[in-house]
Amino acid sequence: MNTRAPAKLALEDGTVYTGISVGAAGEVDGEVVFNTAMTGYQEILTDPSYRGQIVTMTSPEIGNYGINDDDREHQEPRLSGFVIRESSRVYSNYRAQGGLTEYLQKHGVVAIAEIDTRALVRRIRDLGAMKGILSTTDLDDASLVAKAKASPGLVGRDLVCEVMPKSVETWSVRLDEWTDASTPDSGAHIVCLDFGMKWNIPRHLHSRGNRVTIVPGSTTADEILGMEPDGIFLSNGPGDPEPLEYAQQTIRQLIGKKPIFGICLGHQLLSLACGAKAFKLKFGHRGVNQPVLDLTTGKIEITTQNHGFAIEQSSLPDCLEVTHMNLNDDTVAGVRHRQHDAFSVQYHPEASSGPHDSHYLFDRFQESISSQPAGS
Ligand SMILES: NC(=O)CC[C@H](N)C(=O)O
Repeated sequence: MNTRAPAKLALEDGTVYTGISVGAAGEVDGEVVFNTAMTGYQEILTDPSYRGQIVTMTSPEIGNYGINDDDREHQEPRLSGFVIRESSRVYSNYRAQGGLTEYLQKHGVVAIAEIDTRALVRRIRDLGAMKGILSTTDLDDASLVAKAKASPGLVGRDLVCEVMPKSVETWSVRLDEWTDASTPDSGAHIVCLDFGMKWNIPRHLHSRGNRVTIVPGSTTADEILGMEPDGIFLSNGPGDPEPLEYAQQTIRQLIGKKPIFGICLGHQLLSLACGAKAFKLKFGHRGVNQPVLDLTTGKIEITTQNHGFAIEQSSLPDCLEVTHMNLNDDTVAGVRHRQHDAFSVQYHPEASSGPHDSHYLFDRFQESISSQPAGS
């Protein structure tokens, strides 16, 4: 394939950026967002929460440590498109098994490089996340802008149904040798409600000695309780939490039955299930240096985040208490149920930006599982 083939990114506000294709040929639409991490492009490409989004990396050179099989957060890339300033001409890392551009091409990811990503990010910051279209096949500006405007966007859509698993699976992979605590079996059974779960979450849960079962996000409360879990995990996932009423209903029925822990979309769904409201952030939080205050301990942790929606603090019902705050913009970063064993965070403790700052949340979940009365 000619890696110098032209590509264009058009926004719904009429802006068009011209660059070169560094991925598959084709055309995709999506919400154009940005991530400020310097590393982690492989985790970003494979995080199912990016479904429906065209992700721009603010770091100017991407691809320099290649791609490997171990750092995947899912089998395949699930995002709509990828935007970078420059694709590294070489990759160098002892764990690398291939290069970024060949990976993008092989997996059908439409990607553009050599555009002014700083100008694009400033526009998104000023005007908010926008619908856009990324194409190597149609290079007509007016046509592209019209398609960007006509694209569905992600508000009000159920994108979870596009990325959740179809069947029940048992998870058997632990964290790698750098991070694995190698805890002996706890004997506990955790059922994960998968809305597009990042794989480092079940790696963490299994490394703590738990038996981990993954079920589709559409599984009912009765089916979940029938599996006799000791704890229930609510995963991250793509898009708007409001239309996912089936998941909110299930969670409502599970609260108080078994300890619950939710991450990101799981946090939003737990909050909505209790009666809170979500709102759309102007351009979201996506990166690896978001400071969060744990109100329980007074400690500040450096967190990995990827979300475009958040829970409205003023909408929280009496049964929910705020446990964590995002210090960049004072949005809610975590909640806990006042009467029942259920808590959640808006960020990603399974990731390692801190690098270990947020792993204690898995320990809190483990403690709430092991402190259940026997036979409950
Ligand atoms: N990573 C996630 O789970 C994202 C949650 C939700 N889709 C949002 O954008 O806010």
